[in-house]
Amino acid sequence: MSDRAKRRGRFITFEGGEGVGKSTQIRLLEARLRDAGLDVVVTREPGGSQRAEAIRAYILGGGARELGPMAEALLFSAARIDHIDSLIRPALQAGKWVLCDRFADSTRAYQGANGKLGDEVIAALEKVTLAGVRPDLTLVLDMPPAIGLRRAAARREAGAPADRFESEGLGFHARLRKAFHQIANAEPERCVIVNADRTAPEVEADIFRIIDERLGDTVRRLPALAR
Ligand SMILES: Nc1ncnc2c1ncn2[C@@H]1O[C@H](COP(=O)(O)OP(=O)(O)OP(=O)(O)O)[C@@H](O)[C@H]1O
Ligand SMILES: Cc1cn([C@H]2C[C@H](O)[C@@H](COP(=O)(O)O)O2)c(=O)[nH]c1=O
Repeated sequence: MSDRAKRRGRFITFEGGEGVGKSTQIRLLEARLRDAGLDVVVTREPGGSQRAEAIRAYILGGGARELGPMAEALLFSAARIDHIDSLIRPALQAGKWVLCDRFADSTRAYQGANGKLGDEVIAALEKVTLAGVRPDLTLVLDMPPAIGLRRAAARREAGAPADRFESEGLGFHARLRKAFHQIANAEPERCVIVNADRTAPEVEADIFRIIDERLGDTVRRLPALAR
């Protein structure tokens, strides 16, 4: 039996550039799904397990920058393996809904497209890292990068430096946006691009509509999500 067939939960990932509102929208969706009686796990990448959080601190602190995109991709993948094994797969097999702030598409966009690793390297990495665990739905939150970067900067504590990727130039973030568009357009059955340059309640409403459309059979049984 395939990994997908064995598990009963749903795996939803949120992707996009810096400051586009992924964490905000995950919190809103989590509340709605919990109100509907679902068992929800919220997690993030890099991170989500103790070992993966340690790798996160190292990468986002800039420790791996000089090693280059290949080594960074391997570190993100190592973190992902532990995250999947210790948290994501067990949660899905227990019937939980897993909402994850970034996943493998971020490696495709940040290290693959921007770091020029190439499709074959990324596909090989995904094969060994994901071991069949793939999102049921990926919401790509989209907005002009200058707006997201402004929001991310405003969110930082006064005086705190930008992290490893936030501190890259606007050209880097424009290429990221293009890469996320290409990912979503190549897999329309999994990915939906959401215009995130709107108020949080407007984005939230759009996301509920998409969940209803895409995971309809499950959602229609949930009164709090019915409209
Ligand atoms: N629709 C919105 N309009 C205006 N501000 C927003 C909106 N959504 C979120 N924000 C604010 O923008 C900032 C970034 O939002 P959030 O942390 O949710 O983004 P993110 O995509 O998770 O960011 P990152 O990837 O950089 O961690 C926060 O201060 C948040 O309160
Ligand atoms: C999973 C993943 C993440 N990144 C980058 C993207 C962001 O700049 C940071 C994570 O920070 P956030 O505030 O939690 O969004 O890491 C990456 O380059 N590759 C990846 O696979």
